Amino acid sequence: MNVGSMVVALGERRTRLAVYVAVVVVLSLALGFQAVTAGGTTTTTSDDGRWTPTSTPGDATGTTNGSTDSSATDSAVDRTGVLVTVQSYGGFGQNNGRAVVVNDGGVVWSFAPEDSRVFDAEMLENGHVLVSYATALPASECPERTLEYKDDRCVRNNVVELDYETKDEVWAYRWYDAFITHHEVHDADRLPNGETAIVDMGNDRAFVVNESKDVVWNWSAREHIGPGSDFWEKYGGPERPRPESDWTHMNDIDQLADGDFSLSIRNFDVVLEVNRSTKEIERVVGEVRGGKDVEGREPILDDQHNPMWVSSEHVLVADSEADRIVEVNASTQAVVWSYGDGLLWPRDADRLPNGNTLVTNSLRYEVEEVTPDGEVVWRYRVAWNGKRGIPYEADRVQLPEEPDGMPTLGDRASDAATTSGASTSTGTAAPEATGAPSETAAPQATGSDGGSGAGSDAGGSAAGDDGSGGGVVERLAGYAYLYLPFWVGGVELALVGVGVLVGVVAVLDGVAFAIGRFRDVNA
Ligand SMILES: O=[N+]([O-])c1ccc(OS(=O)(=O)O)cc1
Repeated sequence: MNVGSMVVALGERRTRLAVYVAVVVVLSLALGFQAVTAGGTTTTTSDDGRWTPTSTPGDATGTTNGSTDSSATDSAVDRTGVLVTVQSYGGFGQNNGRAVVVNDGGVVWSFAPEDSRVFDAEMLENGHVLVSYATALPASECPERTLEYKDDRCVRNNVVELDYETKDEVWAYRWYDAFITHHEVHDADRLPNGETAIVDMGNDRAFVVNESKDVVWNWSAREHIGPGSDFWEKYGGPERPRPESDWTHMNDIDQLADGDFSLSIRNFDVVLEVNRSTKEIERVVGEVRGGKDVEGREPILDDQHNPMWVSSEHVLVADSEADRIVEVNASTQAVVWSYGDGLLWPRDADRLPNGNTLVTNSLRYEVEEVTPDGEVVWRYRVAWNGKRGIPYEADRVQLPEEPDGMPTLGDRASDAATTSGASTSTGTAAPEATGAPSETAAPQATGSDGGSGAGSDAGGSAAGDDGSGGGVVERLAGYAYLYLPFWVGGVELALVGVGVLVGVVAVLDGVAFAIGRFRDVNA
């Protein structure tokens, strides 16, 4: 049949009707097939996510430095997998978060505290798990002082050490605050001496408690970086709360090898190194948002999360609002490695012993392991009960939360590769180059496995590797996917789109036909 005769045939109303029906049937079958195959290709234990069975994370072959992962051998706990925290599933306002361990194709452990958002978890040397989560409470369970701001609810922050097998609480530290959206605990770390370091964004402070729950160290942001402080004099900073009505949004604490603390001050766009004894700020990584040192330029970090010091000089940071991961030389501010392919609001990045990086890609609802060259070698898609979940952070179970001496990728390139401008380190380093942070940083990421569904194709094309690709449309698409069934991805949306289009044409056709008949009858 040639094109001409096809057009003539379509002129027949009956043929057109058959075509409409055929298209809808084919699309429905295709969608049904997607729904059935997308859900359970690999996991038998639950419907929690699809597993890309390329390899066990960290065991990937083909990494450029060729090293193998030996971390499992020196672990105190003979367990493997990735520990992922999920703040909530199926929506931002939900209080149904979990901590899960994924391994061999599915979820092998999960902890789901009631009415809570889960932000941080780490496997401890003793085999227990330390989980930080925020519980939404009705007014009847709230201390009076928390109801001053909002009289019908509050948040209880929980830092809880659990027995892995029984999930019994072995130890816990708790406090109440007003809002679950910006007064909730985002990070707590068990220190080698048994103390626990915690960030408290509701009170703009970091503190350390001992086993008896006495506060043995306290660092107040107001005192050290607020108006009147030396820091404020030198850099300035944001005076007004934003965007969730909090000031610093302090979201991460780590103890470094020399005992100093690393603090992530999200709303200032900086990571601070603070001397534990003197409480002085020893180093500033990043540039203060709106501060004196940026002079109208974009700071090199933008609402960062979960910095990990891979060496005493290099820090790996989830540069969240820039939709990229960066490894930064802390003294020169040079971005020595960056990766942003397909990332939308990444909030954690951990360097692994084999040189790969474990990335928590929050608004794409997945955790992935990427090689230094940007090839995705492992991916876990986060979902529960058919809904996508928003991961907050991920750790390799076999590794300490902040392992010392991980491979730095800056060694592969010149540390002087890039910088966005003035150094904010307290040392002597000077800017070495100008230009966009990742313009010349090497090696650049290229790969993505292009899997279907909620993965890298979820919001359209992947973000550029400089992180600049996460535009408004991608953001909105990212949010929308959270509210759609897990099996709906880019392919499914396209099928629905074609179906809707054909449906509209069929209806218009029907209306035209009816009007024609009406006219014929009344002629
Ligand atoms: O669950 N929350 O309410 C929530 C989670 C994340 C968040 O932003 S973040 O930049 O701290 O991750 C703010 C609020």
